[in-house]
This record gives sequence, C-alpha cells and structure tokens, in this order.
Amino acid sequence: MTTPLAEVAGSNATLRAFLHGLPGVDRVGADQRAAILGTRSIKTTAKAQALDAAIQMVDLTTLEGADTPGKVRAMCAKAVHPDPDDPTVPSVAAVCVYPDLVADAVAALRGTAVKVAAVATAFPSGRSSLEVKVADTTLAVAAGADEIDMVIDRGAFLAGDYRKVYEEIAAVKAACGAAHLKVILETGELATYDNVRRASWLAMLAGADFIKTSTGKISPAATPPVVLVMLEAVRDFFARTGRRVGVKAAGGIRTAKDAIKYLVLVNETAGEDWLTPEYFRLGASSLLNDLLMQRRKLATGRYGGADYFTLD
Ligand SMILES: O=C[C@H](O)COP(=O)(O)O
Repeated sequence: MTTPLAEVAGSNATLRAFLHGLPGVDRVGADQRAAILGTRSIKTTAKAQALDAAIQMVDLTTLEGADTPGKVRAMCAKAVHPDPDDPTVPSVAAVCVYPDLVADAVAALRGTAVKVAAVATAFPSGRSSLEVKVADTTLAVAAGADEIDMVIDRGAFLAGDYRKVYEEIAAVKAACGAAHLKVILETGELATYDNVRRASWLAMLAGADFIKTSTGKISPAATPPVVLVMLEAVRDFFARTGRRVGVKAAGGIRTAKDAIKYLVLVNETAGEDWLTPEYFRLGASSLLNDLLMQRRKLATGRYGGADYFTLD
C-alpha cells in the first residue's frame, strides 16, 4: 500500500492494484473471532445500557412494495416513541423508506431528532443508468431525506470494473449535498471476504459516510464475520486518512441478542469511538420489538409478550 490514496482512483488499473494489494482476509480467523466475540457475556447493568444503545442505533425500516403513507406515519410514531407507555425508552436513529415515501416521513418526524433515510439508486438491484441513479438521489434529497442508502453495482464490481463503481458512488455522493451517504455493498453477493474488504475500501475512497452490509433482500445478509471485516476496514481507513466512516449492519437482524453481539464486535474491532449512532447503525424491519421486550424484562423481571408492542 505505497500509492498515495489521492492517486489510487486515477484509473481502473490503479484501483485494481490498490484493492488487490490489500492484505487478504483470513477466512477461518474472521469466522472464529466473530464467533468468540459473539459468546461474550455482559453484566445486567451493561445489558440495560446496551439495549438502549442498540435502540438508538436502529434505522427502523420498511421497504415493501405494499408500503403506504399510513404505514410510514405509524412507523415514524414508533420511531420517536418506541414504547408509548414508557417515556424513558429512547428514539431510534432514523427511519428508512423508499424515496417516494420520504415526504410522508419528513412530515411525520418534523421537530424530532429522528432522521429520514431513503434507499436510492434503483434499490435493491442497482440495475439502471447513472442518470437514473443520480435523479433518484436528487429527488429523495429534495424531498427532505437526511441520509441516502445507495447500492453499489455488484455486476461491475464482480467484473473488476472498479472505476465504474467508484464513479457512481462519487456521483451519488455529489448529488447528496449535505445528506449523508450510506453505501450498501450487498455482501451476500460478493462471494468472498476479500471482496468485502475491497468493496469497503472502494466505497470509502469514493466518499461513503457509511458502509452498509445489505439490502435485506438477499440472503445471507448481515453476518458477524462480514461486519467484522467491514469494521476492520473502517478502522484501518481511519488510521490511514483520519476520516471516520460508519458501519451499518442491515438485513436479517431480528433479536436483541444478535444486536448486542454486533455492539460487542464494534467495541472490540473498531473501538468505542464507533459505538454511537453517528458511526454505527442496525438496519432492521423487525428488531425493535425484541429490544423493547428484553428491556422490559430487565426492568420488571417479566416478558410483556410480542403483542404488547405495536407491530414492527
Ligand atoms: O436496510 C435494512 C434492511 O432492509 C432491513 O432488512 P430486514 O427486513 O431483514 O430487517
């Protein structure tokens, strides 16, 4: 890694040389380390803090073709007051919706600290022209989105056309203006941990504010070893550049137990500076209720039951 980073993106050849010059990921080592960290137990007091931290890091998500303005408004109400009977429960970080529902979410969240994230760039496949992807982003930002979750062109990435992926991310970042850009790698389609590391660096070089595992539409989605590899990438990128990029684990995260495993992974890999909604998010459509149930169980000794809370 001797090329100055400013020169790395000059051509596809320089990008390829840089990305393929990154140290290879020890697959067995990454799997084992993630598994070991996943078994770490934490004290009851730390668990209470971890549950609240996890709630504050949730991007409460609905990404269905059948989404309606009413469903988004209900989700926004839940995002602000996850448990209306318990005002001590913190709000989540953001809601995440399709671009056409941004205006409804913005109206519902006005005056609150909850951000509005929009998936853009022909989510989830990313199969459209750059013009369409930039327009998708521009419209979502104009409607009030604070954050844009874009997908990379996995076809171009897997074909080795890194420059195309870089240019798309840079163009979408420019279209974001003040909005934060989360770049979805769709790790379940990248085949190897080495590719996850390369895609992470490529996204960061192109200007990502966050790197995100998955769309939630492909299996496997977020897994602890993949998130570990991404956390190592943001840590190493920060050491090299002084710029702190966030990580969003998204897709298939359903339980408080799994959410806490990710927080342990963040703490042990990137460090506690990343343990804030500014730098770590959990993208999930149906995690919040389990976090609320476990929180209540810890406070009262009893489970409230899933039907006690409004639907995720
Ligand atoms: O960005 C977040 C994901 O789409 C959520 O996926 P999920 O429905 O598996 O929780």
